[in-house]
This record gives sequence, structure tokens and C-alpha cells, in this order.
Amino acid sequence: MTERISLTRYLVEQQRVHGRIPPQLRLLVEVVARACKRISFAVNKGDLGDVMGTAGTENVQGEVQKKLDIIANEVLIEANEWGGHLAAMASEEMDGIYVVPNRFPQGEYLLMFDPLDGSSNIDVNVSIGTIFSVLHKHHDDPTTDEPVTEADFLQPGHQQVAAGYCIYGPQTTLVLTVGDGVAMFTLDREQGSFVLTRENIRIPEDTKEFAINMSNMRHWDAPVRRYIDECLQGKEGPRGKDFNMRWIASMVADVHRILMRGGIFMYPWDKREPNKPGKLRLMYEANPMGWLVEQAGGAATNGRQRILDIQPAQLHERVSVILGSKNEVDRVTSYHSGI
Ligand SMILES: O=P(O)(O)OC[C@H]1O[C@](O)(COP(=O)(O)O)[C@@H](O)[C@@H]1O
Ligand SMILES: [Mg+2]
Ligand SMILES: [Mg+2]
Repeated sequence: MTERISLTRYLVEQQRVHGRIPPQLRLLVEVVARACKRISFAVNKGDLGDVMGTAGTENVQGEVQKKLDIIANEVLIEANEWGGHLAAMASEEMDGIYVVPNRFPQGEYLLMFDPLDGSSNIDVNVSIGTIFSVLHKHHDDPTTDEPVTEADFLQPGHQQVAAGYCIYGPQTTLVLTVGDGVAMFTLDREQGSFVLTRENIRIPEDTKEFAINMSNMRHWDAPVRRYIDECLQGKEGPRGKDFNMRWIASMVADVHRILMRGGIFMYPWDKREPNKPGKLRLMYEANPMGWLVEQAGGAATNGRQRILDIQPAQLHERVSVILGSKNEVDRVTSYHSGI
């Protein structure tokens, strides 16, 4: 039998053997993973627990909150304020930042998360997930003792020090990068631990599979229409090959498929809400996913710019997202130039 490597051992080796992460960051990732394990158990309860349906509240973005959105948010906050050695946290489900009070262990990191991604899939038993991103508190001046503010969070994605997601699907899988490739850990429920199951994930540069919500087609901008139109023409069209389509409506599940077998994912700007740059959130959806995809050899842009180079102006900033197999992302991005 091949040797099993737990997430803890993997992280200890990243710290001690390879010197890639400091001890505080290792602890932080372990605490996030423990929280994801708890969320996974809550998700699995379904109708057997009080976890389904709406909570009757709205988040700062005006979206109806599901019970699991709130449960997952609370689990992440509670676990990380005790064990995360953090300065502050921010979440899709909280208006402002949450500064970790002094009575808890303090640290130099900022944690951001989408506690439950794909909320519309909770009640229909389809894959959902948790997305997270870690930044340094005072990236520009690590020595300062200034209290942490929202402005400290507004760093471009290339300054992330760890990012990942946990998908709650047929298996619960934690996918992680600390800047040295992408590793996957499957939850062994009998042992209660995440086990390393794949390393050095690579996204093929070419693909014949796209993911986009086609019902929005009439609202898209010309470059996205052109790209999808060419895909739909298949063998007879300019691409000379047939394309397949998938849309799960959980970004975690769509990105997971792309990491496993390639593809392109798009949630572009559209005319429904022309003043919003897109639907997805930059800081805790696009940045962590963009970094994972790049670490696996793919690309992530907003059509004009690398996602990880966008300077955020707001915590809950939205962004147009095109990510996945490099050659396809480059093609869609090139269609945007000059307009
Ligand atoms: O229902 P739509 O418009 O296709 O949107 C689906 C997208 O919305 C999201 O669910 C947004 O995430 P939340 O569930 O965290 O709000 C993405 O995961 C997904 O790609
Ligand atoms: Mg989400
Ligand atoms: Mg969410």
C-alpha cells in the first residue's frame, strides 16, 4: 500500500523541509481545513439537520442568505478566531471586516472567504464549496503595529500567500496552493483527516469544453458572444472542432472540473447590471481561484487584465471572470482588445 500523507504532514514538510511557509501560516491553513471538515458534516446532514432552506436575511450584496451560508460563516469565524493566529477576517456574508479581538491569539495574516459557494445548489443536493484567500496584514510594512483596517485587505491577488477551496461533492476535497503548485486532499471520513490524493495538478492548455450561463447570452458583450458563437459552430466553424458545455452554478465545482480535466469558465460582465463589473467577487472568489488556476498552468483574466493584477478598491468588489485552459483564455482575452 502506498504511504498516506495527511494534510498536516504535507504542511509540516512545506514548512520544515522546503521552507515555503512559516509556522503561523501552516497553523492557519490547518484551522481552515478543520472548519471545512465541520462544514462538510453540516452539509451532509441535509434534511436530517436544521441546515436547509433560507435564513430569512440578506447579505451586504442584497442576496438572500441560506441557513448554510450563515452556519458556514460562523464555523469559519469561530475556528479561526481561536486557532487561526489572525489579525482580521472578511467574508461574503459580512458587511465589514472582522478584527480578531485581543482575547484571541493574534497574528499577522488576513483571511477572506466565501463560506458557502454555490448557495443555489444547497437545497438540490449538488456540489457546493468554501473558497478562501490569505494575505499578509501589512504587506508594504510588516513591522508596523498600526491597527488593521479594511484598507489593509485591498491588495491585488498576486500578494496572496495561500489560497484554496474545499468542495463538498461526492467526495469532500480540499484544494490548496501556497505558491508552489496545486495539491488536492480528500477527506477520509473514517479517519477524520484530509489525505493527499493529487499533486502538481496541470490544466491542459487546450480544451473542447466551456462553462458559461448560456441564458445570459443576449446580455453579453461582443467578444464573449463571438467566442461562444465560434464554439457553437463546432467542426463546421472557424474552430474546426465540436465543443461540449457544462454549467454547475457553483464556481467551486466548475473550477474543480477544470483543474481535473481542463476547460474554460466565464462569468463575464453583462448588460443586466451594466454598472457592475461582473457577478463574482474579486477578493474571495476570483483571486483565490485565479491563483489556483495559474499555479496549475492555466490563466485568469477579466478580459483585459490578469485577475491577480487588479488593484481592488472595495472589499466586496465584483469582477468579470474568464479562467481555465491557457490558450482559450488567451483567445477570449484577445477578442477584447481594441473595443
Ligand atoms: O446562477 P448563476 O447566475 O448562473 O450564477 C452562478 C454563480 O454564482 C455563484 O453561485 C456565486 O456564489 P455564491 O453562492 O457564493 O453567491 C457562483 O458560484 C456561480 O458560478
Ligand atoms: Mg460564491
Ligand atoms: Mg457564498
